Amino acid sequence: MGTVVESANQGAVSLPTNKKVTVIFVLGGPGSGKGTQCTNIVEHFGYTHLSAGDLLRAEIKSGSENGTMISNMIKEGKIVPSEVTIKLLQRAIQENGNDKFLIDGFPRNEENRAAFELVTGIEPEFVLFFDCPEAEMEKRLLGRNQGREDDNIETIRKRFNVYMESSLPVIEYYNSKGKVRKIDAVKPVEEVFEAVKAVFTPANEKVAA
Ligand SMILES: Nc1ncnc2c1ncn2[C@@H]1O[C@H](COP(=O)(O)OP(=O)(O)OP(=O)(O)O)[C@@H](O)[C@H]1O
Ligand SMILES: Nc1ccn([C@@H]2O[C@H](COP(=O)(O)O)[C@@H](O)[C@H]2O)c(=O)n1
Repeated sequence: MGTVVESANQGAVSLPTNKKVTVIFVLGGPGSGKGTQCTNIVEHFGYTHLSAGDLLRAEIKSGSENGTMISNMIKEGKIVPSEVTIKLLQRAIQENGNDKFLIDGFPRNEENRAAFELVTGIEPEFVLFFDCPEAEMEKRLLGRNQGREDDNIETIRKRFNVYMESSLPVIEYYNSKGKVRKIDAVKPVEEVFEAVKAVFTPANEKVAA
């Protein structure tokens, strides 16, 4: 089931009339493995991966007028105002020929969630939730080694607080609507992907073990 997104582009980036898109939100704590598994899903199931964090980091690099503000928010583990992130997501959807998207790391709070729905008219097909204990996430982030300014213990703790206070309630909201597909993300990458595959494979295509 797709969603028509012709309706509500209120002054932001217009989406092509009648473009129907399927959106899956990919949520979970920092370092739970969202990006890693999105890469696998893209390869196997033909989705386009849009990471809100990557789009914000690219916006900083582009020399945008919002760059300094975004950079400061990321260093503090804070959530960037929704209108900024939503414009980037809308543009990425518009510019892409695909019609099915994994939106990774968004919505991060209630404001993100409500504003995205209002502006785009898009409701997610479902929410893929990577559930991982904090100690494991901390270990992974400290070992990630990608030069990210927010992968230091001070910012990691702030990101965990924001996750608990602002992002978990969004997951609970979608859970109350029956939309959450929860994955045990503490296992090795390959085992986590087996669980992910089961979510994406239609019931009539599943082979009995
Ligand atoms: N199942 C796993 N077991 C062990 N390490 C993993 C697993 N999944 C991912 N990793 C590693 O943990 C680190 C964080 O993974 P990844 O970047 O996918 O997380 P993320 O949820 O996208 O993080 P963030 O929200 O901070 O962007 C990476 O170095 C990745 O290689
Ligand atoms: N919806 C979002 C997503 C991310 N941010 C900011 O980017 C940081 C890194 O995000 P990752 O998903 O790549 O870990 C995050 O800590 C926020 O500062 C945001 O503001 N809004």
